Amino acid sequence: MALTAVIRVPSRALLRPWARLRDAALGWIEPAGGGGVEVSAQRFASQKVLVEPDPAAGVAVMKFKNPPVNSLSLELLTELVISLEKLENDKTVRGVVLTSDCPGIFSAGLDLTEMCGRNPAHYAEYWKAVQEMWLRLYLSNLVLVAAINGASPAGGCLIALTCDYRVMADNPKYCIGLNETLLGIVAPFWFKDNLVNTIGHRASERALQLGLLFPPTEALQVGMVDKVVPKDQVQSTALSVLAQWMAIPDHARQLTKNMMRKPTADRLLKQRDADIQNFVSFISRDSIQKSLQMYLEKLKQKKG
Ligand SMILES: CCCCCCCC/C=C\C=C\CC(=O)SCCNC(=O)CCNC(=O)[C@H](O)C(C)(C)COP(=O)(O)OP(=O)(O)OC[C@H]1O[C@@H](n2cnc3c(N)ncnc32)[C@H](O)[C@@H]1OP(=O)(O)O
Repeated sequence: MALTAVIRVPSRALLRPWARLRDAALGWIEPAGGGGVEVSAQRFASQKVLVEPDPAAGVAVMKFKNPPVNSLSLELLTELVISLEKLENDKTVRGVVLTSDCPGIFSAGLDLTEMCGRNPAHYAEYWKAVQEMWLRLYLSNLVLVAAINGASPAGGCLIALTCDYRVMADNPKYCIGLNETLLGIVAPFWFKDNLVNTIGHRASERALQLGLLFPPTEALQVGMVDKVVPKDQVQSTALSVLAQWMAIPDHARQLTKNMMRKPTADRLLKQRDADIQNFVSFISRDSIQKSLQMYLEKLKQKKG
């Protein structure tokens, strides 16, 4: 990856403690005596989220890299939010393409191992990170375009739904949708709200109850994605779309985006703690744990 951009990072001594954790997560190293440090964008490539900035174009490509299936582990979610925050604060970047570095998979959704056999404190921490990811993406001031280059179930679909535009590869094996009911679980209300805002109420009702996973052409028909192109054109198409959206003055576009999305985000913001409590008590139920265990087993047996 050839990256040349230079980013100025203040001395760690001046940062709050969480920022030190962030630096560690991103692998930034401050030289001894440090009074601020210049880091190359290559350092910006953390372990599970790769960010490739193109300052001349004012865009960046963010790639999820959590093999084999880009499941949304706590670590990946944390890195995603940190990377996004960094891009939001970078005046040279106005738009981002979200895509995957794992062949054939955009994201397998929430990491089932984070929701199985753990304790309530872990579930609460995990759910807070999922909420944070959604809120940051959904309310981002940047233009976000999803380049869906593989399967995109559940939480993977949610990430795509937060974007302003979705381009999907035309491989019929790649499916996208909120399939939670197939796992014996329920899509949270804010997943549902995001879907309804994208494809409408009736289509969402059907898709959510049946846990539908749509192949690309059907996803296009129902409005879950905006464009289907051959796999090798997904990223270039996403970048072209980004350029079109970036032709609109930022302030007007951002205010409009906020006007459209804020009421939906506010529904969660007003009850974040209650939503965490609901999740913890729901996921801790024996019956739900059994369903998730069985689903994981089925995924593993599929291979053998
Ligand atoms: C009363 C109201 C209360 C409301 C409370 C709200 C509660 C909501 C709770 C949760 C919401 C969850 C949303 C989610 O995102 S759940 C995750 C849903 N994801 C899926 O269903 C996708 C499952 N995976 C697949 O379908 C496939 O893996 C696929 C992505 C299509 C890739 O297929 P393939 O390439 O063939 O890879 P494998 O299936 O062989 O998988 C490789 C290994 O990866 C493991 N794996 C797969 N998915 C996950 C995952 N999501 N989390 C963790 N691990 C995953 C799989 O087991 C294989 O592991 P191993 O190599 O050890 O066998």
